[in-house]
Formats: sequence, structure tokens, C-alpha cells
Amino acid sequence: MSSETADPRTGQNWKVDVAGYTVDLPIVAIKPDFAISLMMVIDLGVRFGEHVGTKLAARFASLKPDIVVGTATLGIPVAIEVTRALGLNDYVVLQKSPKIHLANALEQRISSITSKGEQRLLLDRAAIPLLNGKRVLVVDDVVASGSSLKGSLELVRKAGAEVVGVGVILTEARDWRETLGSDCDLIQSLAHIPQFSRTGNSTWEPIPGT
Ligand SMILES: O=P(O)(O)OC[C@H]1O[C@H](OP(=O)(O)OP(=O)(O)O)[C@H](O)[C@@H]1O
Ligand SMILES: Nc1ncnc2[nH]cnc12
Repeated sequence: MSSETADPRTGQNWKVDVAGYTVDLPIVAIKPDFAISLMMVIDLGVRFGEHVGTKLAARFASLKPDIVVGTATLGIPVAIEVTRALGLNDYVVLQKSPKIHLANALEQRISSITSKGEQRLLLDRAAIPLLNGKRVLVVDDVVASGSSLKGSLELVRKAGAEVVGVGVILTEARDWRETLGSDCDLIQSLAHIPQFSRTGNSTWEPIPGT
């Protein structure tokens, strides 16, 4: 029996203008007839990182956040760049892997569109003093189902912080609106991407309404 699995890359790309910086994202099938345009922010170079950090920071600077919180893994570079662009220093990472020092962490269950099954989102108790009573800006690379951001907001609020804003590079489709409810009002994004279905002739087209 072969150990090879089917390549999820469709060979098609989706161009998106991210606040003046165009990126060409590979369309990747995550189910037989359902695909997303995958943005691996860590593969897009430091200029893209600086660009999104500057643009997101500009959207939230007037809210005077005290600190930025980002969700592992791909939310980490976003948190670093937004922190830098806001002229802040500290930031807090919500981890997904159960590192040894996180045995007693605050925890939230999440299930993102790109991950198989449930994951745990962890906030190191040692970071609580950085958040308690503070004005917090939560960032991530993408919001799709909204599960990751919902978990992030719950953890940050459990730590006693006020969430003053939520910044993402991309909103993807619309499911996150229902998941996040009134917290949608906090969200600013730099661009939107649809999701994709396979047509009869095996090309991938945006799903209407996404
Ligand atoms: O709105 P959602 O459906 O939750 O999807 C968005 C999340 O999916 C990705 O994370 P993923 O869980 O793939 O982990 P990664 O950052 O480690 O790649 C992305 O970085 C967001 O955190
Ligand atoms: N399009 C996308 N790119 C990267 N991570 C994602 N998580 C959910 N949708 C994503």
C-alpha cells in the first residue's frame, strides 16, 4: 500500500490586495469539493510583515491599546509587527502546543477551519499581570469559522483585560460573524477572501456569498 496522500494544492491561485500589497495565495483543497486560499504569513517575507503591522496599527492607534495579544502559530508574527508599529514592547502569545511550562495555563477549547479536530488554546498564568486591567488589542492572521478568535477573546477576558479591538489581515467567508456575535463590531481587517468550490470542469470558483 502506498503511503502517499493526495496533494491538496489545486494549482490555482487567488490574488488579494491587502491594503495596497498584492499577494497571490495558493488555493488549497481542505475537503474534496471545498478549498481555501491559504495565506502562510511566515512565507510572505519581512516587507509583508512590516506592511500589515503598520496598516493594522494605524487602524487601532487611536484606541490606545496597552498591549497586543496574538494566537499561535501564524498570529505570532502579526502580534510582533503590530506591537512594533504601535511603539509598544511587550506582547502576549496564546499557545496551541502544550509546552512544559504551560501545565497550569488558562485554557479554552477551539477548532479552527484548517485544523483536524479540537485544539487547546493556552494562556500562561505568568502573563496574566500583563493583561489584567489593561486595554488589549487581539490580532490573528485570518478569521474564518471564528473559533480561534472566540477562544482568544474568552481567554483574554478571563485574564481581566478589556478587549478594545481585534485586528486580522484577512476575513475569510462569513461564518465568523455568527460565531463572534456582537464582538464582530471590534474587528478590523485589511482584506477579505472567499472560499472555493470545485466546478464541473475541475476548476475552483469562489462560493457565492462567501
Ligand atoms: O477562524 P478559524 O476557523 O478559527 O481559523 C482561523 C485560524 O486558523 C489558523 O490557525 P490554525 O489553527 O490553522 O493554526 P496555525 O496558526 O498554527 O496554522 C489561523 O492562524 C487562525 O488562527
Ligand atoms: N486562508 C487561510 N490561510 C491561513 N490560515 C487560515 N486559517 C483559516 N483560513 C486560513
